[in-house]
Amino acid sequence: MDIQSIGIVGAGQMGNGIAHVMALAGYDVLVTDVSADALKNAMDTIEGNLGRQVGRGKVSEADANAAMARIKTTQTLTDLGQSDLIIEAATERETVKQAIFEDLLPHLKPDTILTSNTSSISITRLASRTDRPEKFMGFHFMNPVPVMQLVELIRGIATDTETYDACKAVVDRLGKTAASAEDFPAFIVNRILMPMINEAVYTLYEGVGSVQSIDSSMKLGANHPMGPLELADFIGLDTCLAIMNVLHDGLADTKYRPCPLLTKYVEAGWLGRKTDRGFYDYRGEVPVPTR
Ligand SMILES: CC(=O)CC(=O)SCCNC(=O)CCNC(=O)[C@H](O)C(C)(C)COP(=O)(O)OP(=O)(O)OC[C@H]1O[C@@H](n2cnc3c(N)ncnc32)[C@H](O)[C@@H]1OP(=O)(O)O
Ligand SMILES: NC(=O)C1=CN([C@@H]2O[C@H](COP(=O)(O)OP(=O)(O)OC[C@H]3O[C@@H](n4cnc5c(N)ncnc54)[C@H](OP(=O)(O)O)[C@@H]3O)[C@@H](O)[C@H]2O)C=CC1
Repeated sequence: MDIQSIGIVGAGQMGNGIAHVMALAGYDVLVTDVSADALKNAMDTIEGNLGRQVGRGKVSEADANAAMARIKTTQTLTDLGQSDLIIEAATERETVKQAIFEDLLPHLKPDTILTSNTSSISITRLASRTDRPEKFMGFHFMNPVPVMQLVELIRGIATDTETYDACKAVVDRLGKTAASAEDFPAFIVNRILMPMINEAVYTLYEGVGSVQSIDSSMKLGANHPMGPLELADFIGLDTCLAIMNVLHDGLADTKYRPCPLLTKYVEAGWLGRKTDRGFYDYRGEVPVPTR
């Protein structure tokens, strides 16, 4: 199937990054969100990130302007019905995602491919509640989308080869690299990355190190570009906790139990960068550790 138009559900940090790279690659993009503010912030963020790429000579001004012109927004989910490919990038909660697909289904073209950018939730289960499990798969970008090279492609039990190939062709056109992952909780990247982040939170919880010493240790001692707590704030602590819960429930192994301190931060609404406070407080000039 030849994909020309992309519908993106959710205009948060992932939705805006996906819109950015899709538009730069020449696709027509329609982004929807329940929040008008999120749509406005997404367009501002994309403009800012494209501007930075122009400033650094990575993208020409003409290409950046053309990309901006290809992105439209709507608060009406069903406007996405005419898109060739839908990428759902709303909050990491299964009931939210199910409701989105349920509302979209009656408005879709018969051959529209449905995908989710979920970090962890079963693709097979999401697909089974739609009318097209063979045309449903996981399309998992990494954050920040304009920078990270990888896209995990996850086939559900029923996904057909034509759908996989069409999504792989999109990843190729983006100039990114696809990794194929089987549909088990949190797939590949988060199966490995999130227990490390959770262990960093346990290391903090048990007083083995402070926020600063844990992050410095992993940056300087293991050459990670960001410390695990800084990275958790960057991803969003709600998303990190949701992924740990999917691992814990889906694999039924106590080694995946979320750290109570991670739960406490989420309960406080300290979700990381997106709420200006998490393991660091971002409200001042420089981030200040909160423990
Ligand atoms: C949770 C999930 O389901 C899966 C996930 O995504 S897990 C998270 C995966 N992501 C990571 O692990 C990110 C780890 N961190 C990094 O790789 C780096 O810190 C980073 C790329 C984010 C920033 O790199 P840095 O060297 O510290 O900063 P900086 O020099 O400012 O940025 C490097 C480049 O990225 C760009 N960039 C940085 N942040 C960006 C953003 N949010 N959006 C767009 N571009 C961005 C910069 O413009 C710069 O571009 P050029 O190379 O073209 O000049
Ligand atoms: N953060 C990361 O590093 C990564 C996240 N992901 C996945 O991408 C998805 C999005 O994550 P992320 O962008 O970080 O999350 P954000 O919280 O930044 O954004 C989610 C957006 O979805 C909106 N939303 C919630 N419900 C609906 C709905 N019913 N219809 C339309 N929009 C809705 C939210 O609006 P409101 O705020 O008003 O509720 C918010 O704007 C998740 O599945 C996550 O697991 C994948 C890779 C990396």
